[in-house]
Amino acid sequence: MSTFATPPIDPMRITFETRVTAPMSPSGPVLTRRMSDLKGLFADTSEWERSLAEDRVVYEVASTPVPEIEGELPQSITTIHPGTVAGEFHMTKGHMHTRPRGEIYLGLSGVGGLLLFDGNRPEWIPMEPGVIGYIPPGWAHRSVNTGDEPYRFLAVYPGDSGHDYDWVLRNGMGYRVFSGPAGTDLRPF
Ligand SMILES: O=P(O)(O)OC[C@H]1O[C@](O)(CO)[C@@H](O)[C@@H]1O
Repeated sequence: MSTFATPPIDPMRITFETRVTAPMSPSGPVLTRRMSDLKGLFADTSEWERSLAEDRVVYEVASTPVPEIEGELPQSITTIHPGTVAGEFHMTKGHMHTRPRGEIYLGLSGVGGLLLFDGNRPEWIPMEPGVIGYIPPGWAHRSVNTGDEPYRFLAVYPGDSGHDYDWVLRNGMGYRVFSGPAGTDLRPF
């Protein structure tokens, strides 16, 4: 017989549309991040400030009702809308887990990339439907839409991972990801 520190979550069947922004079913919290939520992250601060007049949605994170607590494995689908700020692709804020926890991403639609940084070495994993990106413990991670349609991916992570956003503001992410003449252009941070 299992014992639980919190009320147990029942096994569940979760459905979602792979190509459109729609809630998962059953659905949990939905997070919407606009340009104004991405302060201090894009290289061209003036262009970022100009974008605030419109304050467009950059990405949305739709979660299932699995709580972010030890032992659970929450899931979410992130949709990053296409676009750039002075050539720098739309991206998530990026964070380091506050505990040494890994995470798995699965590309669902569109194209993008998973940028990882351990404080010394950046890594870039190109993502597309059918690609699994593995984030080992101790690597900050950010997702980037490098295409011209929404980029969507599933994330599965230990519920007690935690999100440290200040780490990224202090340390950067190793690379910045720009749209270049030959496609994706990774520039030193
Ligand atoms: O927390 P950020 O950096 O805004 O990005 C959201 C990402 O974090 C997660 O919530 C969990 O790592 C992902 O589902 C999502 O892509």
